[in-house]
Amino acid sequence: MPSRRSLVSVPPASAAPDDNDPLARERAHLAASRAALRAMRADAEALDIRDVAANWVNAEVLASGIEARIASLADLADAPLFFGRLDYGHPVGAPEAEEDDTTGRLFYIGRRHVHDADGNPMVVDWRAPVSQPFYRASKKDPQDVLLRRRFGYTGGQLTAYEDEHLSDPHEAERASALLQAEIERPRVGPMRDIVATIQPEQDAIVRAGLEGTVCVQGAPGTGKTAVGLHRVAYLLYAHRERLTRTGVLVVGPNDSFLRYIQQVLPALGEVEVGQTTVEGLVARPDVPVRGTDSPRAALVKGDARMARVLRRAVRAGVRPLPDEPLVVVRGSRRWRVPAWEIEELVRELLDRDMRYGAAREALPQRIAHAVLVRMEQAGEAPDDRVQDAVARSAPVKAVVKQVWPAVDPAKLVLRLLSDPAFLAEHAEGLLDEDEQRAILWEKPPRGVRSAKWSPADAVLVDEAADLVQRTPSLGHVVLDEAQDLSAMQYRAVGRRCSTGSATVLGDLAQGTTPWATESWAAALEHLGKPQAGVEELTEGFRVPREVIAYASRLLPSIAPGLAPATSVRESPGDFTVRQADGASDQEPDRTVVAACRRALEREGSIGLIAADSRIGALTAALGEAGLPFLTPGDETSAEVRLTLVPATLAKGLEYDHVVLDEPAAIVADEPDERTGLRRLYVALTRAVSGLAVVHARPLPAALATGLEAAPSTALTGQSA
Ligand SMILES: Nc1ncnc2c1ncn2[C@@H]1O[C@H](COP(=O)(O)OP(=O)(O)OP(=O)(O)O)[C@@H](O)[C@H]1O
Repeated sequence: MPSRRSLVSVPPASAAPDDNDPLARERAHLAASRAALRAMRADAEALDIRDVAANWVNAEVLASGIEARIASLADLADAPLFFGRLDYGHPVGAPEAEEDDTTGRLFYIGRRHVHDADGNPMVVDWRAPVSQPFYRASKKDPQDVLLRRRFGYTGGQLTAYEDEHLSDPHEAERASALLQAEIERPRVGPMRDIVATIQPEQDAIVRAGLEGTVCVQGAPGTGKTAVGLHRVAYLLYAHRERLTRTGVLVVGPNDSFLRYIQQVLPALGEVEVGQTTVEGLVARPDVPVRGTDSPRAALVKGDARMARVLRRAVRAGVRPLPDEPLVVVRGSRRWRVPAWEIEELVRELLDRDMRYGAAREALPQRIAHAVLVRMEQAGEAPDDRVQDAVARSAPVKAVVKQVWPAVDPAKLVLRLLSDPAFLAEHAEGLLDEDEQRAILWEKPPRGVRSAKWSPADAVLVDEAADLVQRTPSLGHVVLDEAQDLSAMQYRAVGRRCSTGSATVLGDLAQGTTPWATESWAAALEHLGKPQAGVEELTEGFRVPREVIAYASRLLPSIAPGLAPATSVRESPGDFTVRQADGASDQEPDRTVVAACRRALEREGSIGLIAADSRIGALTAALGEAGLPFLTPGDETSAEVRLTLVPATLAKGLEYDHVVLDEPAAIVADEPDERTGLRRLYVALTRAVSGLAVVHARPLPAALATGLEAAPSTALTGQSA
């Protein structure tokens, strides 16, 4: 039986519309949908809010809402209005429709909802429940879908479609050519949305409920970042009101990465989502980060035991009372509360495990209540106002100041890191002497402002601040490249979703910090979400087969438990390893420049990835050769497609062709070999179409092993 699945391509729209020509009909629907979208926009622009807005404040709020709506109704030239169609066997949500009627049975799936003048849907949002089978239905489980149609566009024109008859038992299951074309497409510029081609296992994560936290372990290029961003868009659609109130935040590894991903959500119509780094998350004006830590110090500062040290130190702010009663004067009478009774109130608050600041705010009322009890016993009838007045009276304030003084989080951490006795007192039994020494400042700063705070210090201050005053929680946080966070950083992120949920994305094999997490269970525990399930993605959409096989040689050394990724890309990849003549100083750089020139002969973006310590030499070599280049996160243009990428900034990024300079230097730049090999693994897995490794020094042993099994192109073994 011949397959009925077909990919039809026809010449552009000039062909006359013909009723028997499905593509012409689809183009007519596209034109009608465009017109409907224009009408929706015109309606929004014509809205007169003068009658409905009671005052100018209301009017301002309404106007800005309408402006956002008008902007969201723009017909984006490079984002087709729909990319798929579903024909259901039965009407969905419109049971009264006739069997032969398409009402309620036929849906066009696109980035946004479009309806005609009568309110009938022309295009439904990809996030709507009715769209879900577009991503999930299969021959095994057609979900009442008779036909799934994917559309192909060239230069904004609808030029192809591809059909799957899911309920036809005779039709063979085959890979989608349009999906394959999308995956093989050369990369340029920043990350794009994948809304037309989300895969079933990805969709399950995208549409997971808001209540639970999801953790995704995935090899390089399996779509973790893409899935996280689409999940944000989905959650905002499904829980718009709640999340608009509580907020959603995307946390990524660095600013270059954030620039690379920043256009995905706006392209999906979501412009209000914050994107930041962990450093940005904990940033405070009183703790400017200007310093760095030794790996050893950072390791201790990032350890979860620090949370307990800080907790002790903050609570140690509570001091014993001198043995004198509190005396409050009201009119002609004096009321006394003995010291032991105040001490009891203090102990009660300490036992209740409240935030230090909240307990401090509660204490005056507790003391005032004790005074009121005495007044009542003496036959007075004081009301709440009297209690408030007593709570605010000078003697009560003085007692509170003495027994429960305000704690400034930055000053507290400063003291811990500069006063050995203070640290020893609170770290006893938690940090050994060596560890305490490692985190103490050699030269204690004079004050908070002049201290050279490191990123790890800022996280400590953030923890201390939360012990004093609860950090407000957002509705949802997406945490990307999560494997690199320390326990204390997880806690900082966890505080920001304590009453919400999180999507945690990462790859244990790509952990390149000395404190990188060893297991997701531990990470989720620190995040405060120990119940979260861990999903795994293994289908790679970025890295070609031969390149991922080469990079995977490192897995036994860097993450023995993890399975290598597969590659869904058909092209095996253009992969070479060249040995430059290391005898002359300039030769290796010249070989790298030549490799860049060769890569530039093809289309797409080029990333030259090198050890940070090699960036200076390569900058000079590229300059000498007259090759202009960008820095990571800059947008590529037709004129400049080459980016010089320090290995420490490569994470999360991708380039069509990668030229990888001197693997041994990338490894040597890191404090230990395992971290070095992990950094190399990250660098090796950035390529979409081709990878050229250039080395003068011997390759790291873990990479060199099994070289004989590599393709012959990998064994060129000569200077270019
Ligand atoms: N379903 C899909 N259809 C088309 N392209 C996809 C799909 N899923 C992922 N991709 C593409 O594959 C590439 C890699 O995706 P992404 O960067 O999200 O992977 P990752 O798992 O976060 O990788 P890394 O671990 O290296 O950070 C991107 O170009 C992305 O657009």
